[in-house]
Amino acid sequence: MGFAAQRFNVNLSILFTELPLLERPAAAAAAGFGAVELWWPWVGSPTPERSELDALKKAIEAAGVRLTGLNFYAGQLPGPDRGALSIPGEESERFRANIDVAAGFARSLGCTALNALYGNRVEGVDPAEQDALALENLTLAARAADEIGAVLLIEALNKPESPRYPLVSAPAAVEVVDRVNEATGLGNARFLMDLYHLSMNGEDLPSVIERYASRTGHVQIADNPGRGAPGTGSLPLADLLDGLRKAGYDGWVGLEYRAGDRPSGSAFDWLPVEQRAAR
Ligand SMILES: O=C(O)C(=O)CO
Repeated sequence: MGFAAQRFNVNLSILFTELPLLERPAAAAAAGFGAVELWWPWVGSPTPERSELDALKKAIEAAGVRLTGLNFYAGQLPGPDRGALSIPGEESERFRANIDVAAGFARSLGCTALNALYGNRVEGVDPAEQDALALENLTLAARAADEIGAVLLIEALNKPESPRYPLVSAPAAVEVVDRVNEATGLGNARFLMDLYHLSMNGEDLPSVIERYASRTGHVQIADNPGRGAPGTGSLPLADLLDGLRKAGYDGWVGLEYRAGDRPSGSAFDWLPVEQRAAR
């Protein structure tokens, strides 16, 4: 099966970033893709002007691509932050203010997956206090996602690059997924299985796949080392995606890798054009 059996979408917050935001959807379409995903695009603003939301919606629609995933506001990302929802005070408030805006934007484009990054540990704050706040905020986010028919994704990052992020293993993220589902009774919280982050953590990927594929709502890939395109590192990504398929995962696979020195449009030679057009 290899890559042929998957539905791929392009992450426009890491690929095509040499272009202004509003030009990226068309660039993805020109490279043959039918679907895209985004981190929250307005890094400094959880509640951007209506005109900014409308302009991005128009750019996505005009490009003829589908938005299949969107991150909630997550602070300065990429940057020092890794989410806002477990940070007491202003950041938590900003996350809350963003929930309906992000869900509304997702709904307006038929996007049914919202990713909520947990946030870093804060020096001097009790981790238990941060976890209690996180559960409250994730509960609100799960309800908002449910109202638009979406899943709420919870992602494990990697410890070397995110040393203060507490969810740095598949079991740690899945435990939060379970807690949110218990709190809401909705069952729409799902694991975001990012194979790059998990491999950076030294996890046994085939066994993570076997164990958690059924609770996975989205998959992201990059090769390791280097966070580049498949084939630039040593991860057996075709085999791993085969394993996911066999384990019953049939959702989207997000291409969340860096193009390196070349233009993003030339970073897809590993994927035949006819396998890029899923929508
Ligand atoms: O920050 C990252 O690396 C992410 O994967 C965010 O979704």
